Amino acid sequence: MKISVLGAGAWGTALALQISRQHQVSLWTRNQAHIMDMQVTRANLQYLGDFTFGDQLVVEGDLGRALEGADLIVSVVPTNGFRNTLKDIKRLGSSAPVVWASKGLEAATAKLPHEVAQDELGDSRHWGVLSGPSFAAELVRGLPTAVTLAANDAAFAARAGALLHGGNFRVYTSTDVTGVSVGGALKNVLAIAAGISDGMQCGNNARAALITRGMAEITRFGVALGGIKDTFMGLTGAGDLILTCTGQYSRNREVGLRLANGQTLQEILKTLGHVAEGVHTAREVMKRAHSLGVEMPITQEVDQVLSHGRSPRQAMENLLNREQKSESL
Ligand SMILES: NC(=O)C1=CN([C@@H]2O[C@H](COP(=O)(O)OP(=O)(O)OC[C@H]3O[C@@H](n4cnc5c(N)ncnc54)[C@H](O)[C@@H]3O)[C@@H](O)[C@H]2O)C=CC1
Ligand SMILES: O=C(CO)COP(=O)(O)O
Repeated sequence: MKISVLGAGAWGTALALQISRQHQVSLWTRNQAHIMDMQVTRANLQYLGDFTFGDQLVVEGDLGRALEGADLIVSVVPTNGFRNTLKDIKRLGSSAPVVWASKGLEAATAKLPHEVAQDELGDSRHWGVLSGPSFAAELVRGLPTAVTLAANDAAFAARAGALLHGGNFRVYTSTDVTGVSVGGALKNVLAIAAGISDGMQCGNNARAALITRGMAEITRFGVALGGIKDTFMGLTGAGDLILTCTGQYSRNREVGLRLANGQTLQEILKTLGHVAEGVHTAREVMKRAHSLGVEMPITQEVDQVLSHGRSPRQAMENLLNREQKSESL
């Protein structure tokens, strides 16, 4: 089988390395200097570190050639590049099924990646989302990792999942595309909240409270969009939320830590070196939450800190001063 991986950041490259243990992989990214660097070093030193590419992994500078003969396309560009990536795939005439790993809401439209896929691909081919608790830095070291591949078509989810599954990488399947997409996107916002709390030395109790009350608001939002409640207790919900809110590799959590330590968002984004999807996603989630009539108090405070100049301390106080209520509401 030939699998094309589009996007050579940390996650695209870790996935490409993993998949190339079982299949031919062509890895493409839009930056030609980065392509040349990877072709020479046979590693992705800029985004992932010194992990050598095997013979089954070809770094391809031409997108048309990367897609030629692909049995499956795996798109791992940030959410804001996903629509154009799909447009390019269509323009170049590839009809292979598409699986993506982007975790966010598209800036300005507030759409989830599967809604972007619906816009661009419709029902003209199979597509699905790969998500779950999976730091690139751990998968690339061959550490055990379990994720979920969700697609509307259960048979396609099973086929694509079986292609990627193997060794240290367990791929479960699901048909709840909405639930899986919501969990992956919104945990990034909650990770910023957890980072802020940890950066303010608020303690373990506060982090656990943010994770569980975060779960409650992610579930409310996801169910309002048609996701299945149980999905939010699974790998792509609770699993990824716990990982990202506690793990030392999370870029979103790092944004929160640095905000709490007094850095400006501009300074942080200039030096982070990677995408932190929660930053623009917080704003987009709030737009949709308003139109759905769903209460998202933690996301709202994160959005206020990121985009409206609220201090982390004020945001924490606002959450603590909310009215007392039943836990189930
Ligand atoms: N890093 C991780 O452990 C995981 C990341 N993800 C998700 O995968 C996606 C990619 O993340 P990473 O690879 O970690 O990011 P990264 O920041 O390490 O690399 C981003 C890559 O995308 C390229 N890029 C940036 N903007 C683009 C655009 N508009 N169009 C096309 N390419 C563009 C960059 O040149 C770079 O190659 C994100 O949505 C992220 O949430 C999912 C699971 C794990
Ligand atoms: O999605 C991730 C792990 O599943 C990575 O999270 P960060 O983007 O916060 O590093």
